[in-house]
Amino acid sequence: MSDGNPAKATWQAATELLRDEGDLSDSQTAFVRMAHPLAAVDDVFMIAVGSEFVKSWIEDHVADRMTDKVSAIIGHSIRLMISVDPSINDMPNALQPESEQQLRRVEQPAFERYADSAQSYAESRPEVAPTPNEGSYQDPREVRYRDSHYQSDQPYRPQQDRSVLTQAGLNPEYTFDNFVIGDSNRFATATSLAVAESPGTTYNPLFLYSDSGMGKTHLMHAIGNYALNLYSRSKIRYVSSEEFVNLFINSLESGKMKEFKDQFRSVDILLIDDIQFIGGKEDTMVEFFHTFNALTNANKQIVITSDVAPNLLNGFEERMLSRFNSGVTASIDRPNLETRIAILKKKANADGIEVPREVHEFIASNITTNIREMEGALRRVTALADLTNQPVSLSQSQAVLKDLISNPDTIEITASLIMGQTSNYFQLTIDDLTSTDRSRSIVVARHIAMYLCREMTELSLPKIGEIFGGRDHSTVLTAYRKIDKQMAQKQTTYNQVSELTSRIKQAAQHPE
Ligand SMILES: Nc1ncnc2c1ncn2[C@@H]1O[C@H](COP(=O)(O)OP(=O)(O)OP(=O)(O)O)[C@@H](O)[C@H]1O
Repeated sequence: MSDGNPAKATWQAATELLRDEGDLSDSQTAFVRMAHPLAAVDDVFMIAVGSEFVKSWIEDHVADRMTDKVSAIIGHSIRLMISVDPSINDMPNALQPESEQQLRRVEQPAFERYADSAQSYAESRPEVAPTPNEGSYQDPREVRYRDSHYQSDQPYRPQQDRSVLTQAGLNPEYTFDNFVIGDSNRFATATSLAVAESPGTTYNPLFLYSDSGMGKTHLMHAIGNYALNLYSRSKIRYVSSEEFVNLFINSLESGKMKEFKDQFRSVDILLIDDIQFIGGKEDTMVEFFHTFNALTNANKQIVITSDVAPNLLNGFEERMLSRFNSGVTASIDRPNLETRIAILKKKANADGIEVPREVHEFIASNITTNIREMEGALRRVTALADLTNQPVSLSQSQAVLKDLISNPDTIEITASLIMGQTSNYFQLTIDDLTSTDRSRSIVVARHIAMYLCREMTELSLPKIGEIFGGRDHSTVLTAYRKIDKQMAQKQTTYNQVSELTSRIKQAAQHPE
């Protein structure tokens, strides 16, 4: 099966050959299949995986054999380049128990990197209001007053050490300094900064929402990092909603509810990401409601993110939605071309890599819907230049991003094109896709078509829902996340989506 990416076919063929020859065990094959072959350029064969763990595993166990086999298939020797793209979820459930311990071992250095960069961040950033190190978090107005009277020869020392960061769950790489401000996020950034400077006083709760990959999580961590520098003893906690749910369930099961309540009700700033995941989980929601009330009653700051505005959240009680609306709500829109280019420039500068403007423009004008994807493309381009020891160039970037970026001027991908191709591929009708039929094969096809509409068009979630028989946006989002996850876990889903992507692009380029 060809999907327009010859590297993928080569990688698959090499895997199957080695497996048939008995040179790859089942578990080795599973790891090899987690790789996403990206491109073959000259003698470099690029693959991407989702974590350092999988990268190290492949390098240590199978890279040599795969390199030889791929070289044999291509007809000249290649060098295997493995890049890590965190947006790839590459850990199949089946492998998790076996690798958990190893995973923990390899995660430690990653954290050390965080701590290191926290240190350099702390050393390099301009001094913010100096904070005497006695006492814990106090009313910011008091701190400001005290700061303005603070006389000391002691230099300001941010308190970001490893244990503080671990406890807070903060990623020091996400700061206000490296967040590019444009029209799309100006209000969200301003309110975030205000919250970081004076938590618990003005905008409480702060509710940030946007489509995926627009910078909500970045802003949340920036708030935490900034506040931690400003109020060195304050207790800050970043948590994803999934983690909150899991911790809640574990505490229930292990009879440790008091510890659970204490850890969240004793913080000065609670940053809770992707709140939509809590929707419909009754017990967790009630617990969150009480946590929310306890914190706001004590003038502690809460920052919430979501993929939709509060009034569009599903599965939440009215009393919760009105609490979410009681502070400030800020949306982040899709950044315009100028902002996208500025973001790419900032990322490249931070990595100390020279990237010509036309490459920034090429990426930013072709990847418009998700900044995470844009960053992934930049990473690919710079990794190749790094490996080949050549400067980044437009022609090499075009070659290496061929599977991501087709010629946009000639392509118009619409929902009906996607639905037509998908129903054809699964031997169904478009009516099947929009129907309420829950039979397995139809549900799979419907989910994949919704996933592709989100990936390949600029349609909003509600609009996609409307096109698929009047479904609501959360149904579309659930389908999208399901397929996204399955692609990393099931070869069949990966193949189906890749094949369809290629067919849709081809059909768009050569309309009948
Ligand atoms: N304005 C910006 N300036 C610099 N980097 C940005 C900006 N906006 C987004 N990014 C980067 O884009 C990537 C994705 O952002 P982030 O994870 O914060 O998105 P998100 O809105 O939380 O997505 P999701 O809803 O999928 O969780 C991050 O690496 C982030 O640093």
